[in-house]
Amino acid sequence: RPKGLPPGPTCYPIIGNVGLVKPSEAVKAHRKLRKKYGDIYTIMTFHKPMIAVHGYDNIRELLVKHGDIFSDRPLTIVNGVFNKGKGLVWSSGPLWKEQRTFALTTMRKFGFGKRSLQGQIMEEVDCLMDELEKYENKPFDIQNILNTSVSNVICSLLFGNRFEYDDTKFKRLIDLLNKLFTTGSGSSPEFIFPILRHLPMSRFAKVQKLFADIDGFTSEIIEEHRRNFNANNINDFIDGFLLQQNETEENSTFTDEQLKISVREFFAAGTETTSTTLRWSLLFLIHHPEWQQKLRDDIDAVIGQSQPTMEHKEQLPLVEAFILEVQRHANLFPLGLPHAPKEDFNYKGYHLPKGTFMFFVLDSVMTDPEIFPEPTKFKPERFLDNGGTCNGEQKEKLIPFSTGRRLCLGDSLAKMELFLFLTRFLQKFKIKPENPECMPSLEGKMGITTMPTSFNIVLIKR
Ligand code: HEM
Repeated sequence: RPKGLPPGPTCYPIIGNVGLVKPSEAVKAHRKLRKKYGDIYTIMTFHKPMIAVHGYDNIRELLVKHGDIFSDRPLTIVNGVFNKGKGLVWSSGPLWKEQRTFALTTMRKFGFGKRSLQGQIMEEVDCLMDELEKYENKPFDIQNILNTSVSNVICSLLFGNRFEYDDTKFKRLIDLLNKLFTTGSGSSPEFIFPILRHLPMSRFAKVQKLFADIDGFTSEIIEEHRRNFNANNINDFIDGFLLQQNETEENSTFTDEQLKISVREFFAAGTETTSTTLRWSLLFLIHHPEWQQKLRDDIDAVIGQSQPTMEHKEQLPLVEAFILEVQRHANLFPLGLPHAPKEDFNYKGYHLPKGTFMFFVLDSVMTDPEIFPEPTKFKPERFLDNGGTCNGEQKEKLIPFSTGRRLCLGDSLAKMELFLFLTRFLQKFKIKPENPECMPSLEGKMGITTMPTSFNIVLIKR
C-alpha cells in the first residue's frame, strides 16, 4: 500500500485485497472493516487503492465543505469504456457541471421540483390504481407494474409521453432496467479494471449488452424527436437538448452521444430507485399492520378520499415519518456512488490522492445508533417530535440521496412520487401478505441498489 494512505487490511502480493469484499455482502464486509480500521480505511484492488469513508461528520466535511474537491467520479468501466466520459451520472469535471446545470434547468421547465409536476404524477398514480384493481383479492407480485408506473413519470419528462402497461416493447425495456440493477455492482473488481470484463465470469459484458439494448429503444424515440423538432414547441427533455444543440457551437458538450447517455441514465436512475423504495414501503406495511392502520386513519381524517397533493404532506407527518423510516431501512445505496478527489487532499493526517476511488458509506449514517437509536428496529416515530411534527435532527441527517454537489438530481421528484403514490395507495387499498404464517423476508439483496427479495401481496379494495 502506498505510504500516507489510510490504514487497512494486509495486502496479498499482486491481488491486494481482492476477494475480501464480496459484492453481494459488501455492506457487512464494510461494517466489519470499519470496526477494525476506523472510519477511514483503504482496501487495495490489485495496485489500486479504494478508500472508504464512514460517519455523517466525515461525509459532510468532504462532500459538502470540500465539495469542490470531491465531486468527480473515479475512472470505472462505465465512464472509461462504455460512456467515454460522457453522460451525467458517471461524468466529471466541466462536462458534468455543464450537463448537470442544463439537466436541472431543463427539467425544472417541465415541472421538476415544482408543485406543477404533481398533476402529472397523480395521473400516473390513478392509472396505477385502476390497474391494481384487476389484481384484487389474489396474490401477485407488484414489481413490474410498479416499475412501469414509476418509469412512466420519467418517460413523460424525457419523451413527453407514457406507455400502456401491456405495451410489449416497453415491458421489455422495464425488464432490461431490472436486469441492469440486479446484474451491475459498484464494488466488483471488473468495475474498476475494465480489462477484467473479458473474463468468462464477468458480469460487465452483460451490462454492456443491456446498455446497448436500452439505447436501441431510446434512440428510436430521439430520432423521432429530431424528425419532428420544432423550436417553438419544446415539450420534454429531448426537445430541450436538441434546442440547446442547435444553439451551441459544434464542439460543445451537447453531442448526440451525450443525449443518448443522459436519457439512458435518467431513465435508469429515475425508475428502479423510486419503484424499489415503494416496494420496500409495501413490505413494511404488511410487516407492520399497526402502521398501516395508523397511516390510513390519519389520511382518512385529513383528506378522506380526495386527491392527495404535496400541500397535504405537512398535515400528514405520520406518512412522512413512515417514508423516511422506510428509506432508512431500505438503505438503497449503502455505499453511495463512488467519488474521487480532483486533486491530492490531506484529511485527518491521511493522504487522499487525486482520482482515488472513494466510497462515502451512507450505510454508516442510516444505521448510526447515535443518530437513530436502536437502528435495527422499524420505528417511524423516531422522526416525530413531541408536537407530532416531522422535523428535527434525524430528518436532517437522513441522507439516502447523498449530499453535496452530486446530491441525487431527482430527489425532489422521488420525494413527491413516494408521498403521492403511497398516500393514494392507502386511500384505495388494504394490503396483506400472501401467507401470514410465512412472511416475506426483510433482508435486502445487493445489486446496484438494495432490493427486497420478490414477494406476493394481496390487495383488498376499500
Ligand atoms: C428513492 C429514490 C432515489 C434515491 C434513494 C436516489 C439516490 C441517489 C444517490 C445516493 C445518488 C448518488 C449521489 C452521489 O454521487 O453522491 C444519486 C444520483 C443521481 N440520481 Fe438519484 N435517487 C433516487 C431517485 C432518482 C430519480 C427519480 C431520478 C431521476 C430523475 C434520479 C436521478 C439521479 C441522477 C441523474 C444522479 C446523478 C447525479 C450526479 O452525478 O450529478 N434519482 N441518486
